[in-house]
Amino acid sequence: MSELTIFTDTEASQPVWHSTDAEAIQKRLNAKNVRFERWEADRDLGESPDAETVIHAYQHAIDRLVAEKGYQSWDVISMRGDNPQKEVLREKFLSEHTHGEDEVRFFVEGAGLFCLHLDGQVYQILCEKNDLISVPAGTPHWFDMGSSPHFTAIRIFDNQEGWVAKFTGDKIADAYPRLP
Ligand SMILES: CSCCC(=O)/C(O)=C/O
Ligand SMILES: [Fe+2]
Ligand code: NI
Repeated sequence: MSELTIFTDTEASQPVWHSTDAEAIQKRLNAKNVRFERWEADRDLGESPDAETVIHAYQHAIDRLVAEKGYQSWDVISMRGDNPQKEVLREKFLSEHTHGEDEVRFFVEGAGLFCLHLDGQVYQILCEKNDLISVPAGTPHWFDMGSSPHFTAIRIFDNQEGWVAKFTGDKIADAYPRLP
C-alpha cells in the first residue's frame, strides 16, 4: 500500500502527517506540484525482467507520457536483493540531489521510498507497483531502496542523456527513517 508521511525538515522523529489513502496522498502531493497517480501495472514480467521486456510490456504507458509531455528518453531500473551493486546504488540515491528536469517514475513491480525536501518539510512517499510519480525539476530529494531491494521502475526523461543528478551535499537524509 502506498504511503505518505510528512515531517518538518528539523524534526525527523515525529511525523506531522501520515496516510495510506491514495486520494489523500494525491491531494497533498498535487498541492506541492508533485504528480501522483495510480496507473495499471498488470503485465507479467517474469522473475527478473530485462529492460527490453519491461519497455515492451509498458510501451503504451510510455507512449501516453510522451504524447502528454514530449519526454525524450526512458530506461528501466530493476533491483533485486542479490544485485551486487545494491549497496553502492543505495548510497548513491540516498544522497540528496536534484535533477534539471521532472523526475518521472512508473513503478511496475515492488516498492521504494522517495523523500522530497519541500518548503521546510520532508515528504516520504512509499511508492509501490502501479504508482506514477513526477517530482518537479530542481526539487531536492533522495530515494531509499532498502537493504534488500525489490522493485522495477520505468524512468522517463526530458532529455537525451538519461539520468543526470546534481548532489546538494546536504546530509539531511541521514536523519530520516529508511526502509529496513
Ligand atoms: C525508482 S528510480 C530511483 C532512482 C532514481 O532514478 C532517482 O533519481 C532517485 O532519486
Ligand atoms: Fe532522483
Ligand atoms: Ni503506515
